[in-house]
Amino acid sequence: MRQISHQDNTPLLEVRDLHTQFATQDGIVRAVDGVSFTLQRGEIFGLVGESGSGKSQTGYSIMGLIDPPGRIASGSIKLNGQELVNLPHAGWRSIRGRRIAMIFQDPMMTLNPVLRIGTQMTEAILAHRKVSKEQALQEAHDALVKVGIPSPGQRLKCYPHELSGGMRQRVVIAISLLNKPDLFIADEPTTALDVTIQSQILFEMQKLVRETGTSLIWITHDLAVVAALADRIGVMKKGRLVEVGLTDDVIERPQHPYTQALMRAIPGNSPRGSKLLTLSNHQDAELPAASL
Ligand SMILES: Nc1ncnc2c1ncn2[C@@H]1O[C@H](COP(=O)(O)OP(=O)(O)OP(=O)(O)O)[C@@H](O)[C@H]1O
Repeated sequence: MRQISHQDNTPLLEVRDLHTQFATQDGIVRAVDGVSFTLQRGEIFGLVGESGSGKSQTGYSIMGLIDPPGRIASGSIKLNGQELVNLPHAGWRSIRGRRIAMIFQDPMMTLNPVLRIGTQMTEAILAHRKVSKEQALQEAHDALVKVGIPSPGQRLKCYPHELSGGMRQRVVIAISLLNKPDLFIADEPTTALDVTIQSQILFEMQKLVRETGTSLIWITHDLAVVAALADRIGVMKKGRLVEVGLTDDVIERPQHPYTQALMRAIPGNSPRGSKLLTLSNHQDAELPAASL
């Protein structure tokens, strides 16, 4: 397990007793029901649980993306000590995309189909920072290099539909890197990709987080994925965090019966061994462009 160096002891993110609810015809749905956890700078936190357990709504709550009929009923979300719950609309402009970036399962939720990649990337920079267009284009180019996209100059001229699914997701990750956020929230970003691409992106994301000191919340239903990636794991069930601990502890000594059941559901029942092997195989490998 990597040692995390802290600039100070204030957590980057502090979620306290968060309750996010939806008003439906059948009554109140408690999507997030009293969730508390903290995240240190540079830490990777894996949020795992079955479908409907409240993982995405936890991520959306942190991003300020809960809209009616949903609302944050109570609780606190602090980023660098700043309260985000009930933050006015204007306040979110400087946080979303700038200090917190979200990567969704479907890259087309982030990409605009009618704009070239280069235009979208430079616009993302210019929305937050006063730099020249040339400088923005150079930064966009560098970000594509960082996420392992071959021929970045050509890709900048492409429309999203001209790229493969794996490549599109890399572009989204590159966009999220542009403004050097403090926190990435990745919601099942590799689920739709084939296993090889998935493990390449996992490894590269881990590497980027280590290099930049950014924190990462990785949301997935797949315990094996977070076992390979995360420093700590939180397990959600029915809107609650039923177990939080260091990855090794959760994997080797799951305390909650639900976590034990998730472990038993993994084929071969050895998430760390299998996935880490897959990831480490990519560590020194040049990524073949054809596989992206
Ligand atoms: N707009 C909505 N109206 C009513 N209920 C909602 C709405 N959006 C989410 N929910 C409910 O909130 C709960 C948590 O959903 P959430 O999407 O966070 O689960 P999840 O763990 O991320 O699942 P998945 O892995 O399938 O995305 C679910 O019961 C869901 O039905």
